[in-house]
Amino acid sequence: MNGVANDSNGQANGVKNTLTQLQIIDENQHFTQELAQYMKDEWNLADSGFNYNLVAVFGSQSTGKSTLLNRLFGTNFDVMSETARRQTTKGIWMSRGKDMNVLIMDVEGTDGRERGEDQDFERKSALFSMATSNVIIVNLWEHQVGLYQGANMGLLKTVFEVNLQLFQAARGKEKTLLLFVIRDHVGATPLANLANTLTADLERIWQSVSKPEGLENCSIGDYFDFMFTALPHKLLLPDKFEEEVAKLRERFVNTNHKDFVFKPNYSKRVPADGLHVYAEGIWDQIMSNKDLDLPTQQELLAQYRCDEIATVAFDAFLGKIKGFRQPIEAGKIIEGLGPQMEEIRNTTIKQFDKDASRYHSDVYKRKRSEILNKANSQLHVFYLGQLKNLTKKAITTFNARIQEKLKGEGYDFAEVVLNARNEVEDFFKKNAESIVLTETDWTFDEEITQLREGIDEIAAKSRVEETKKMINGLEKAFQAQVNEFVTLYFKSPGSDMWAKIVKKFKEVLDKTEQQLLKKAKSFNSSEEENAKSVENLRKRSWQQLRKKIDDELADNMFLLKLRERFEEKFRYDNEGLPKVWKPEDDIDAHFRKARDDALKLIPLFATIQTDDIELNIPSDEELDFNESLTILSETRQHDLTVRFKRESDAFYLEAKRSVVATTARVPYWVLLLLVVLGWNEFMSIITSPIYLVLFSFFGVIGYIIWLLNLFGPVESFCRMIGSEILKIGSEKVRSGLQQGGPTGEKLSQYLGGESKKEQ
Ligand SMILES: Nc1nc2c(ncn2[C@@H]2O[C@H](COP(=O)(O)OP(=O)(O)OP(=O)(O)O)[C@@H](O)[C@H]2O)c(=O)[nH]1
Repeated sequence: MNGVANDSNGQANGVKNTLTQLQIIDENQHFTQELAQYMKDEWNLADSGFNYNLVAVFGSQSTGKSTLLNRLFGTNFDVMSETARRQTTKGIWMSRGKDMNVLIMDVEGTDGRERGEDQDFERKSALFSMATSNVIIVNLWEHQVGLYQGANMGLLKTVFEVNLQLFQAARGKEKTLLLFVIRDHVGATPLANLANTLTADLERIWQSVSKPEGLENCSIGDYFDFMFTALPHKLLLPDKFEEEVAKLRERFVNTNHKDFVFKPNYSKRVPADGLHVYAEGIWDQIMSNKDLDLPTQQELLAQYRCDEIATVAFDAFLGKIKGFRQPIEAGKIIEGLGPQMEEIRNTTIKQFDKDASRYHSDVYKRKRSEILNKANSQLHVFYLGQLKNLTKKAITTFNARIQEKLKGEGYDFAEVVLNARNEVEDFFKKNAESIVLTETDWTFDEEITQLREGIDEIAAKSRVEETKKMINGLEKAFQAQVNEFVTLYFKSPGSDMWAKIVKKFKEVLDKTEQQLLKKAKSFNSSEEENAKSVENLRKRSWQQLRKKIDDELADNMFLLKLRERFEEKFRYDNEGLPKVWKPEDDIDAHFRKARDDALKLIPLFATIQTDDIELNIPSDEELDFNESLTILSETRQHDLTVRFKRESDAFYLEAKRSVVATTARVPYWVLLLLVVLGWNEFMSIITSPIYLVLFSFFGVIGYIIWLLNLFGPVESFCRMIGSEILKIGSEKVRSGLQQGGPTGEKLSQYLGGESKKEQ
């Protein structure tokens, strides 16, 4: 029972991998755990899918079953030594046939001699063999044929019953071939006769088998095909025996043989890589005495194996997609992500299909869609990540395009936006489409909406900026014009001054408004936005006008205006020449008139007169239009009046003084009197040479001093001389007093007692 024995004819061990056998069910009815490993490593059949067959052998003990199998298939099953005559095969053994994809099961022989009358194992092994094998060899001696009561017939009855239990639903679809091998055929009775006898016996047994409900009339042919063959006595006619065995072998290997045994409908449809699971499952069911239902078993097998296959495939899948996570999370756009994902996923599905597609088709399909969904949902994360990154990139590109284009000149804003939008939407769609995998319902509608929202937001923002830029430009131009005409009209203030200003203002404003609306069109601004812009423009324009007026009418400027107006009237005559006041002029009247004229400017400038021209300047918190019409408040008017009056008073005084200056000359009679009274002195000077010389001398010196404007130095020189003289004088007097004398004494008395005390 060591599994590596040679057969009795000394056949050497063949190629190890193909000839090692395994006890799949031992004498204690335990199922082996090594079948998968044997399938893979010992027999090299694990990858053969459906491309293998299973043959089991039934028959009484010691009828040369193992011998036959070893000869037919090149196996190494244990063979009883020719002298012991004891049961050799215990449980069920399995081996691969030499040079063929056939698994052979050597089943413990019937008779129950060694197991007493316990036929339990017989039934179990029959069930197991029927559920797994395509072909069952029924091995029997020629002399057993026709012995209806013999052990074989009991076994066959069991086989039939078991078969009905297993395959009642699969009637006609899956059949099993019963190949009767009649051993020690002497030849006296031809094979055909033996076959007939056996067939008759089989029919009889079939009749005696109790059939399940609804199948009372089913025929044996619905479930079985039969073949009969005979072999000569192995010991008596060894050559003949070998020859016939070789012929029989042909039926197992030669697909073109007319009696080729492995017809497709004998297959139990269990892929080789699932045989271990299936066989063990069947055995478990048999052992636990549960109803053995093959379709359910096949389904269970399919579930188990498909899960196993899916796990392997999915693990490989996870390994391959690992690399996508990092770049996507870092915000990168992976080039060719779609094809890469498709390729990885399809390889995974293909790998799954390769092994799993052989299993129960419903289960396989279900599991396939499971693994597909699982793979898709893993990839969907990257899909969404890539979409997010694409959206981000598209928005950034859009922004960059707009900024770039708006830097230049002469662009149409709406066109710039449209072109940039089309460009990035195309980019997004193209890339998004390329990552939508087949067999998914992935969409990117939501992302496109998000992208559009992002684009709109940027477009709106730059539109606001552009509008602002444009309005600023218009306002600048507007301000320049306002400055010009306000200055101009203020230069000649008159009763129509405000009318002119307001009219001009309205004209420029209307023009600017039109320009604004024209430009706004290219921004695709809404009516509402346009109305708002126009309103703002009006308000800002009015504020600009007001500012210019305020600048022009600041206190000092305004006083200057008043003075100008006053001087115009008071200091210049009608021809614009400076006026020289004569004593006979009525300065007071002139002054009053000029001043009143100037003061009239104050009420004129105080309030803007719109002359009922509709300006439509909106009032709001920032600006009260009606209030803004007042330029000078009452207080300011009063203040200005006072200040101006004070200033104008100076002009009045100046005028008065200028009249006094012209009238303050020496009268002629005074000159005449001077000549008459000074005649004698004059005559004495010119008649006396000393006087004349002295007069001329001092006259010339005086003239030179006057000419050189040296009065100042001369004066200070004289003062100095004077004070020196005084000093010397007082020194003299002091010394005179010290020397005594009448005068000195008196003076000394007069000067006080100080000097006396000193003495
Ligand atoms: N008469 C005769 N004896 C044979 C033939 N083939 C084998 N034997 C002998 O029959 C005996 C039993 O052979 P096995 O091949 O072990 O028989 P088995 O049916 O496998 O036996 P168990 O496994 O114990 O049921 C051996 O001694 C063989 O030599 C044959 O064709 N004719």
